[in-house]
Amino acid sequence: MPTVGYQGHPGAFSDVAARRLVPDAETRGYPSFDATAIALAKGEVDFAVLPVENAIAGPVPRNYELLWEHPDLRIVEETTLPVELCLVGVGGAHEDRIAEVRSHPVALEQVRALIEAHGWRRSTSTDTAGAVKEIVRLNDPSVAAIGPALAAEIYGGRILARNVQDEAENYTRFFLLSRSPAAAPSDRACIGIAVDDRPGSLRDALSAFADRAIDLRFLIARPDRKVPFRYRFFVELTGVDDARLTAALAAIGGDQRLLGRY
Ligand SMILES: O=C(O)C(=O)C[C@]1(C(=O)O)C=C[C@@H](O)C=C1
Repeated sequence: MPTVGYQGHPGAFSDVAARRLVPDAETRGYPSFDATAIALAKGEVDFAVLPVENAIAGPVPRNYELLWEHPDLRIVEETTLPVELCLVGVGGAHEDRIAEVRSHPVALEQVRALIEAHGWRRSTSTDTAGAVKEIVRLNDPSVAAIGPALAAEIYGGRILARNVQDEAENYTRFFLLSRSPAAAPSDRACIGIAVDDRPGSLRDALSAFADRAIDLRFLIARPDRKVPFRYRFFVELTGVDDARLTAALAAIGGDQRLLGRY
């Protein structure tokens, strides 16, 4: 049975994404994104699942950096899950008597309006399901969690309100990572590139893709950490084939890495 690492506890969105990406897998929770990537790099699991983008909160940049830091890992597939967040409490809890809400920071970011409206104190947990597990164990009606209905079911929390995120339509996109490239990838690719510090260098890099009819889906800049205020760009592309991608990367030059074809 294949094993898939994810960040969090059973019932977290990443666990659900792992089961969808690798049906019949045994999923294993880790305490952080970094620990999940390390477990895959060390061969403790066959695959790992990491969230990379939420429709409300935006990119999860650490997970692009982890791909750069672990050159032996490759993106092999992706999936997008609908994310319905619930306010979960314990017996005796009521929305108007809550003082503190716990969740993964990316999930708290998706429920900004409700939290601000009540002035609740925020505290962070490893993941949404872990937050539900913690508040059930604490059994304090003034402490609630933001998490999936599935986690409330697994750990015995009471759902006080459903669909509490700022926008009703909400999704998170996840990558499936492996230690070897996808055998038969579709037309997507993710690249890390550090362009020269000169006028037009990023435009020229993007033109190298556009000139070959490769479509840009996503772009983020992250500090390279070694030189202050120098950035590395992570780009996701669609409409890719190996020949045009190789030609585009040769035209761009510089420090670059293919993070996956999927
Ligand atoms: O905590 C979870 O349930 C996770 O899977 C992590 C995560 C994330 O980091 O983006 C995934 C989906 C939701 O957007 C909230 C949190």
